[in-house]
Amino acid sequence: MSLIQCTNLSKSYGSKLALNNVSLTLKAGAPIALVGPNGAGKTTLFSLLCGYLLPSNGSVTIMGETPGSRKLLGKVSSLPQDATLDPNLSLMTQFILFGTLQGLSKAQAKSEGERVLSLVGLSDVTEQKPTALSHGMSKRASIAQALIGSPSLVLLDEPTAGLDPANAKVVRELVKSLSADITFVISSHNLDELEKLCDQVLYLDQGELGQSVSMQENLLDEYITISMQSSDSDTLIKEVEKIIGVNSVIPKQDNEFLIHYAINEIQDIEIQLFTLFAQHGWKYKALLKGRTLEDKLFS
Ligand SMILES: Nc1ncnc2c1ncn2[C@@H]1O[C@H](COP(=O)(O)OP(=O)(O)OP(=O)(O)O)[C@@H](O)[C@H]1O
Repeated sequence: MSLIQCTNLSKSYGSKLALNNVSLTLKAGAPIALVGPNGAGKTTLFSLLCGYLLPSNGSVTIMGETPGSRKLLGKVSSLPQDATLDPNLSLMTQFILFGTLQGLSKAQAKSEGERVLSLVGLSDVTEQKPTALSHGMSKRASIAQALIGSPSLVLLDEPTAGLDPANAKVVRELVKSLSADITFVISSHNLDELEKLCDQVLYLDQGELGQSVSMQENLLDEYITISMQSSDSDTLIKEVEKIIGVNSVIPKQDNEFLIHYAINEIQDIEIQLFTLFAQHGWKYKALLKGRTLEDKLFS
């Protein structure tokens, strides 16, 4: 059975069509990214998946059930974009409340609260109120709340927005470490981050589902993206184009170059590139098989 099934799903707010005839089938597994410009309909789609909103047209099911149904209690959870915890109650008091709302006893809810707060590295502050936490800690606490009850599907809307790099990394690693048991759907504007975390990327624009990109396809791609620390751009382009089988070298931003090559003609393009870099004394920062997500979506 599919995890998420949307069939001709539409949602209007008055005359504003926020989601237009979206059909998709998603299976449980690696994290899935949802990207799109501001106002594309990402939050609306999440709200429909959580059962906070009802479709104007079409249908949506999660594990065969209607979102919001009692059968999904504890199986689906979400971190809304602007999630906040009650400032007047300690984390543990709130987590016990959330656990009991899911049907746990008070003792079970307490131990569940301890488990999820420990997962996000907040075991030391369980008795603190949210007002005593930094922004990064608050975000982690909200993610912990979404993990109560070991859900199968967790929707994260901008989970690292506003976080410093260290806290963002903690969140990414947490998602990675839990993704064997939980399918995460992550909405974010940070394409680099999604590239590191997700296998599949859904692109929404003006309420319509555009392309779906699989990061796994990178391995079969006839592209290599190189990011250079130091090099002479013009010479690099000329020299790489001389490699037999290279079709084109396109300069991108920040000393990045997209190389398109005939995969049947070159077995060892990486070795040839490294040899070239060594000959010219050029230093590279990264070499990525395939295209970056930004390139796949926007070129
Ligand atoms: N409650 C509402 N009433 C009226 N219009 C709304 C409402 N919520 C969203 N919209 C409109 O629906 C469209 C989709 O909004 P939505 O918040 O789903 O987009 P989004 O992709 O999440 O945007 P962002 O990346 O900025 O968070 C936008 O044009 C928005 O203005």
